[in-house]
Amino acid sequence: MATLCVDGCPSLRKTGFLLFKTSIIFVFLFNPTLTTRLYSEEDPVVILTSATVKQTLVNSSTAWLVQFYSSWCGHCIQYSPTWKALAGDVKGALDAAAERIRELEHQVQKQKISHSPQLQVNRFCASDEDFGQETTPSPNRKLQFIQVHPVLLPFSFRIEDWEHAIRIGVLDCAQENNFDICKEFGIHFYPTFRYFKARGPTFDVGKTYRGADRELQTVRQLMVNFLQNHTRQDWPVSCPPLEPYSSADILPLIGQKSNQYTAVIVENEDSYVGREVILDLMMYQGLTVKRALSSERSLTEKLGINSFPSAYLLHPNGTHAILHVQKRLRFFFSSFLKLLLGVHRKLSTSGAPQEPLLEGPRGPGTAEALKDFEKSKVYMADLESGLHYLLRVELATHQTLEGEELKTFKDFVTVVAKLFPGRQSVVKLLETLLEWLVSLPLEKIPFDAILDLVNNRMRISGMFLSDQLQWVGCQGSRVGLRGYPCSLWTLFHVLTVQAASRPDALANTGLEENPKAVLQTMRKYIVNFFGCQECGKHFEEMAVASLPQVKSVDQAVLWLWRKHNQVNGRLAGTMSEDPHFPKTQWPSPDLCPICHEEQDGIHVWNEDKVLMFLKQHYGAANISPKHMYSSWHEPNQEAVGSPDSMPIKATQVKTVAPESSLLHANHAKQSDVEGAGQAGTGAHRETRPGVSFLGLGFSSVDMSLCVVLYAFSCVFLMVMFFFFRVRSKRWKIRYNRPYV
Ligand SMILES: Cc1cc2nc3c(=O)[nH]c(=O)nc-3n(C[C@H](O)[C@H](O)[C@H](O)COP(=O)(O)OP(=O)(O)OC[C@H]3O[C@@H](n4cnc5c(N)ncnc54)[C@H](O)[C@@H]3O)c2cc1C
Repeated sequence: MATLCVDGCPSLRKTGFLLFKTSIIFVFLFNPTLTTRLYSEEDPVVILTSATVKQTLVNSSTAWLVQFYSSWCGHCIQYSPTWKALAGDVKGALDAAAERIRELEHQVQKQKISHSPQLQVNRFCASDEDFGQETTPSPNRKLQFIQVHPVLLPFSFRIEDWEHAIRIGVLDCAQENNFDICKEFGIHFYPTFRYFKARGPTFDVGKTYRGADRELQTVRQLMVNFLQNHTRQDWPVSCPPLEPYSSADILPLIGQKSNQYTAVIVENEDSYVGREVILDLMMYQGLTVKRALSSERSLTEKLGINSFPSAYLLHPNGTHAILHVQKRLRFFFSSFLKLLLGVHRKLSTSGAPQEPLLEGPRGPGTAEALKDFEKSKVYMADLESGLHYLLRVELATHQTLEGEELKTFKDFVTVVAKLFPGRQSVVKLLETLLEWLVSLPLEKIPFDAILDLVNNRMRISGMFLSDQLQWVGCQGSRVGLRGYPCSLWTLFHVLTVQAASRPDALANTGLEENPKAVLQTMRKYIVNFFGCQECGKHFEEMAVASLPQVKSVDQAVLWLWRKHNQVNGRLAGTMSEDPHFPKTQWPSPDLCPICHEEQDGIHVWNEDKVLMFLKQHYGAANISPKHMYSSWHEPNQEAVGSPDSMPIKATQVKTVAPESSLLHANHAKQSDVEGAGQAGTGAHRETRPGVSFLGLGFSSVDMSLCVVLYAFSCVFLMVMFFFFRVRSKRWKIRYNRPYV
C-alpha cells in the first residue's frame, strides 16, 4: 500500500529520489516503533480490520462512513483529531476534551519533529488529484482547529445518537494484515473516505468522497445527504425520516393530546439544523422531532414563526408553544429537547422501548416525589451530606491511617478546613480536626480517634456535622443513583472556586504557593480512598496526562470542569446514568447561554465565560441552605419571602454506616447545643451565632445560661443585702433601746 501511495505521488516521481523513497518506505514499514496507530479502542470510532470489515459492512443495519488511512501518512496523522471529533460530534457529545485535543496535537507535533521525512512524503501524497486542492491545514487553520474542534473524547462511547443510522469506522492500510483487503477495496491514496449504504446484500467497495473540503461540518452534512440517498428498501433500520413534513401533516397535530412531545423544526431548504437535531434525538424516547420548510406558509402563519430555523413544541397535554432558545443553533435545540422532563435516552440497545419515566414516582423502591430544587443552585445539604458520608462512612472503612494515607487525609482536612464555605459549626469541626491532626506527632492514627472528634465526643460546644444524608441537587430518581459521588464532584468544584477567589485562605499551610493544591488533594483522595476503584484509575489517568499543565488557580477551576465533562461524556447512556438527570456536557445552554458558541457549524465553549460561570455557580453566594438539616433535624428554609421558601417534604435516608460511627454520631447529636441559633444561617461564614473567647466557642445557649445565672446571683445578693440590712436595723433597735 505504501508503494501505491509513493507511486501515485507525481511530485516525488519527478524528483527521482528513488533511494530516498526506498529508505523512507523501509524505515516506516519495518520499524514498528515509528508506525504508530492513530486510533485506539478508546476513540469513538469503530476500528475495522481485514477480519471484520466485510462482515461489518455487508447487510449492516446502519450506513457507514469509513476512512481508509495509513498510520505513516502525515496527512492522516494531521487529520485524525478531526475524524475523532466528527465521530464524537455525531455521537451526541460536545467538547469534553479540548485539552485532549491539545495533547493529541502535541503528539502530532512530536511525530512531526521525529518523523519529518515521513510528513514530507505524505504532503506530496495528499496533494494528489484525488483530493483536489491542498489538504494539509495551514498554520493558521491549524491554530483555529486547536481552538475550535471541540469534540474529542478519549474514551469509547456508549451514547448511541447517530450510530443507529450511520457509523464511523477506520481501517489502517499500513498494517500488514490489511494490505490485501485495502487492495480489494482499491485504495490508492490516504486518507480515502468511502460511504457504504445500509443493508447492502453483497460486498461492495463503497462510494468515494472526492471533495477537497474535509472540514468536520462538511463531512457531517455529507453524512446527512448520504443517508437521504437511501431508498425505502435500504433505509437504515432505526433512522427516523429526514424529509420535511408538509403543513397538512403538522397542522392536525396542533392541540392534540399525545403520549409524547413533538418538536417541529421549521427551517430554510438549505439548512441542516432540522435533520441534525432529528439525528441527535433519534435515540431518545418521549419525543419525536420533525422538520418542515419555511416555504410552508400556512404552517408558519399558524405557528407565528417568521425567522428560521425555529422550533415549535407540542406538549403531550395538547398545549403548544414556540421553543425559546438563546441561540437558534443545532446544539441549543438538541440540548433543550434532551432535557425536557420525560424525555430520556433509551438505555437498551436491543431496540426494545423502555418504560417512560415521567413526573411522579421515583422508580422502584421509592414512592416520594423529588424535592424541589433549582439546578442553577448549589445546595449546602449536598455538601454537608457528602462530608458526613466521606468522614463517617467512606473513611471509616480504614481502621488506621498511616504513611501516604495519613498525609492525604491531613491535606484533605487542611484544604477543606480552610476553604469550605460552610456553617460555622461545620467549619469549627474541620478546624478543630485540623489543629488536632497538626499537633499530633503520631505516624499512625486509629480512625476511631478521628471519628470521636468528628462525632464530638468531647462535647465541645458549637461544633457539629449532621449525620443525615439529605441530597437535594444530588438527589436521584431512585436509591443508588447520584448522591455521594455527585456531592464529591460538587465539593471539589466549590473548593477550586474558593481557592481561586480567596487566594490567602491557604496561608501558612504550606499549600499557599501551589495553584494545584485542591486538585492534588482531590487526586490523592480519589486514588487512596474513593470507594470506586475504577473511577480512581480513570481519574488518575486524566491527572497524569494533563494536571502538570495547570499553572494557575483559574486553570485549576477549568481543569476540573473539563475532566468532569470528560467523565460525563464517557458515562452518558450507561447504567449509572439517572434518566431524570442525563449526563450532558455541562453547563447546558439554559444554564449558561454565553458559554456556548458555534464556529463553522461546530459547537465551541467560550472558556472565559465558562470560568466566570463556574465562579458564580460554585461561589459561596450561590450555595443555598434550603432543605438543610438543623441540629434538631428540622429542614431549614431560606429567607422569608424568598421564592425558594416553599414547604418541603424532607426525606431522611439513614446511612449504612458502621454501628460505632452511628452510635458516635447520635452522641454528637445530643451534645449539640446550637439549636435554633444555627437554623437558617445559610452558607455564609459571617453569620456566626455565639461568641468565641479564649479560643473556646460559646453558643447562644451558653450565653443565655450565663446571663440567667448572673441575674440569679444578682437577685440573690440583693435579697441577702436587704435581709441583713433589715436584721441589722432590728438588732440596733433591740440593743439601743433604753432599759425601762
Ligand atoms: C473523581 C470522580 C471520578 C468518577 N469516575 C467514574 C467512572 O469512571 N465511572 C463511573 O461509573 N462513575 C464515575 N464517577 C461517578 C460519576 O461521575 C457521577 O458522579 C455519578 O454517576 C453521579 O452522577 P450525577 O448525574 O449525579 O452527576 P455528576 O457527574 O456527579 O455531577 C454532579 C453535578 O455537578 C454538576 N456538573 C456536571 N458536570 C460538570 C462539570 N463538567 N463541571 C462542573 N460541574 C458539573 C452538575 O450540576 C451535576 O449535577 C466518578 C466520580 C468522581 C467524583
